[in-house]
Amino acid sequence: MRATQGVPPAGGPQSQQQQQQQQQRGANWRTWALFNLAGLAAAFLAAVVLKTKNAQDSAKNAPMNTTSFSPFTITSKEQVSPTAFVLSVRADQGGGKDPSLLLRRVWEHGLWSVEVKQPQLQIARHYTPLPPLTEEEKKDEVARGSAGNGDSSNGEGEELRFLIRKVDGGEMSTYLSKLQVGEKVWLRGPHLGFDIARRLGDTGKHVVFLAGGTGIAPALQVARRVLDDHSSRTETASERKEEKPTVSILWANRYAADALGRQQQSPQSSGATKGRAISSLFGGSASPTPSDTSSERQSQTPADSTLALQIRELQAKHPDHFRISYFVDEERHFISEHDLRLALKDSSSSPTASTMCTWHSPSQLVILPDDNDLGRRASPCTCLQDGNNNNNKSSPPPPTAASAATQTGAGADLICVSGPDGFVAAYAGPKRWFGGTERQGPVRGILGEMMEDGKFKIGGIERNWLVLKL
Ligand SMILES: Cc1cc2nc3c(=O)[nH]c(=O)nc-3n(C[C@H](O)[C@H](O)[C@H](O)COP(=O)(O)OP(=O)(O)OC[C@H]3O[C@@H](n4cnc5c(N)ncnc54)[C@H](O)[C@@H]3O)c2cc1C
Repeated sequence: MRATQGVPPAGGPQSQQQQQQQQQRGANWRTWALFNLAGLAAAFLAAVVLKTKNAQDSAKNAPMNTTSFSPFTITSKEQVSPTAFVLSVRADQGGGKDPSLLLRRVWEHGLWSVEVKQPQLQIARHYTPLPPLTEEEKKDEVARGSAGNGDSSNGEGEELRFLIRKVDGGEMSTYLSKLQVGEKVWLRGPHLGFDIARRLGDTGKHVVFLAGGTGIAPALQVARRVLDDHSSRTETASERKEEKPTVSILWANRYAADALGRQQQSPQSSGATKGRAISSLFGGSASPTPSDTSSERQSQTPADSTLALQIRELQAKHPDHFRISYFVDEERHFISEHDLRLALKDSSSSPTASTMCTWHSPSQLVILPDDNDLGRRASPCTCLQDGNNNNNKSSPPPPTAASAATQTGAGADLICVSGPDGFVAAYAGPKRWFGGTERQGPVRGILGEMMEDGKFKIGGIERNWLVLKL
């Protein structure tokens, strides 16, 4: 009984008051919780907005990088043929880091591209920077008024130039063709490709480059890396002549107007040079093809683009080591097996590579997961190790990166094929998708037909040629 003393009976006036108080407390608590939740949500929203803004600001100021797009401004635009133009762009500084140092390093690497973004459709496509203009070429550019705002003091770092073909119905190339000097483009990269110098190694002495259309851009990157860099590193003129590799470009275009840098022959010489045979592309008794730039009896086309001048300057600078031959579909002049055999005739006597060598073995190339040789920098060249251990059945210990760097006497000559997918497939076979990555795949097409038992045999002798599909 005591226990119930003082407890009002249920349903009494005091009990109702308590219920009301409890309801009031509950309502207060809900209001308090809602208020706090709203506060938290507002703070979260503000943080997200601030972070996005910071990310946008830092992207605006970020130096060129492989994860986000950085702003560049168009400094000049030069129409070089009815369908192709050269676009020059310069990184916006905007408080961000100057990309000059990065660009200098990628030019040292050799082969590289960047992605360009179409902001409305949010699509991106790869484009290949042309080698920077030399001082002479820059003066020419300014003199001819194609230097845009006239401040293209690009050196090796700051300005990037692209040869772009406007493709019928092409989203990105049409968008780029409409942009004008002063407008912005967004670039992501650099994306590095094959390390040409390391693949040539010590014994590789020849690069044969089959370029279709704008595929000339990577060909010029390779020429710059192999010829210009070599010249700047070696001592004497005789040493330069002796050791410098040769670069032979076979450039195919649909229309004559796109064969930039090709010099027209004078009428009296054209009859004498109807024959297509050249005994050797470098040295030897070469009799030039109708579109061979080496002929002395040639006259310059009147309107020369900076790209044409750049090609001619390479020729003048490296007369014994650089050759470009032109092939034009509308003239019914295509790169034939015969042309390829002539180009490959100049192979060096590279010993056959170890089948396990990442750098010089054709069979390893077929299964590489990507073209980025920088990622494989630590992989050693195993050619000489295998050669030295031919009689030793037990596997040799893996060489260190240091021993690989000092290894001499290994290498390969290179055949690079670059251009639209159909062009690459016709000459070297298509690249293959495997496990979500695009791989080199086996050599097929015209080059594949020229191989015997998977090897290039020229004059009955096996030669170590690596076919790189770009
Ligand atoms: C590593 C790399 C580097 C490249 N470098 C350059 C470069 O320096 N300059 C350059 O102009 N392009 C370059 N390209 C090609 C470029 O990325 C685009 O594919 C090209 O500009 C077409 O894009 P688009 O959006 O205009 O055409 P899309 O809208 O993608 O294609 C439209 C149609 O055109 C066809 N097509 C696409 N490209 C070509 C072509 N080249 N010839 C004929 N038909 C084509 C397509 O099959 C399709 O039917 C490079 C590609 C790669 C992978």
